[in-house]
Amino acid sequence: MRDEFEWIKSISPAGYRQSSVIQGIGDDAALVRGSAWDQIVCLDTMVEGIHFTNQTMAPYHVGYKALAANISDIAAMGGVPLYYLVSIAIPSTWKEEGLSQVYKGMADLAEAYEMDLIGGDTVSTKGPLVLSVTVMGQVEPGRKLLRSNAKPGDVVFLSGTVGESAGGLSLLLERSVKGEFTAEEAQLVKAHQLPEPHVGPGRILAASGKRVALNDISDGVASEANEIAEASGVVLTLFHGKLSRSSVLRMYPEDQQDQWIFYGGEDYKLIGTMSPDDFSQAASACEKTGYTLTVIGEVSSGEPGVRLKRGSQVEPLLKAGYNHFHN
Ligand SMILES: Nc1ncnc2c1ncn2[C@@H]1O[C@H](COP(=O)(O)OP(=O)(O)O)[C@@H](O)[C@H]1O
Ligand SMILES: Cc1ncc(C[n+]2csc(CCOP(=O)(O)OP(=O)(O)O)c2C)c(N)n1
Ligand SMILES: [Mg+2]
Ligand SMILES: [Mg+2]
Ligand SMILES: [Mg+2]
Repeated sequence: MRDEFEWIKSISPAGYRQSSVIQGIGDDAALVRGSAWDQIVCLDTMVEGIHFTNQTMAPYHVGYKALAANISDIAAMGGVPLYYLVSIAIPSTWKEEGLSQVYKGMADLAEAYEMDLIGGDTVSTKGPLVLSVTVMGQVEPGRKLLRSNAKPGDVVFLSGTVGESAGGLSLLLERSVKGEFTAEEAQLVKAHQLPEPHVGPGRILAASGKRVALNDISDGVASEANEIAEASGVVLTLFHGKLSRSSVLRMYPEDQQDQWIFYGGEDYKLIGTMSPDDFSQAASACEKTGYTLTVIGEVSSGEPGVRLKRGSQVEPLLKAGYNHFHN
């Protein structure tokens, strides 16, 4: 690894896409011009051994996914992502080539969203690689797509399909990045390594100006649905047969699919609730841009929690899923 300052120079962009960047990398802090929109800020971290290993992700995927996970949190607020900052703790086992690939993964995704890298921090560590990304974004003033917005009578909806990322992880743990995969399996692996945050649907929901509860799926449908139920003080009932499953996922035994959908996580799709009166318009606007919103359940009053309905059978869907202290 060359000198720390040389390294920072090597990852500094030549220019900025957002004209609101007054000072990006190179001073004590970044300086960005404020706007009339409400500002959104979030931070998510990826740790080697916890979020990825060299069996499951190439360095490029690590960067791409760390930024994608954060963009997904902006999407869940209905926002437009604008800038990002990166903190990286580098163990001596990581070489410059791999680190450049991490940054390339972030840069490629940033380009797609016209985002700018405006700062960060670089340190060495005696532990594993740790990559923390902060994303700043914005949403039209007054729009609050909060987890606490759900009301009895709402429909529960999902953007896109779920469960593929966990399916991909399971294949990677079995065969590693170097393994051979069929075209169908490669789709699951891609969902795990290069997830696509659902900014488009989030923007449509925010632009609708309607009351929407929204959450992105990082820890699995069971966990995220429970977060909405708890924050809103309502019951979410999910219909087992309505959960959107891709044709590839449906090739696996149903128990396996359910495990990945409810408890897998890292799908980075959106789960939310809104009034049935407002749903059709939002769904058709999403459809026009290539995203499907599917009704997967309904909201009612009662002791806050999530239920799963299978035929006439109803069972509780507990807040299980990915949990950093119970894995
Ligand atoms: N160490 C921390 N210090 C302060 N706030 C935190 C910390 N960890 C998580 N949070 C906050 O707790 C909330 C839930 O975090 P998390 O479950 O990671 O959300 P998400 O799944 O959307 O990434 C967020 O508002 C987040 O900013
Ligand atoms: C090697 C490996 N083991 C397990 C997982 C599964 N996994 C790790 S973290 C995680 C949840 C998402 O990460 P988290 O830090 O909880 O994100 P947040 O909820 O804060 O967005 C999952 C499903 C993985 N991605 N890679
Ligand atoms: Mg988080
Ligand atoms: Mg998150
Ligand atoms: Mg989590």
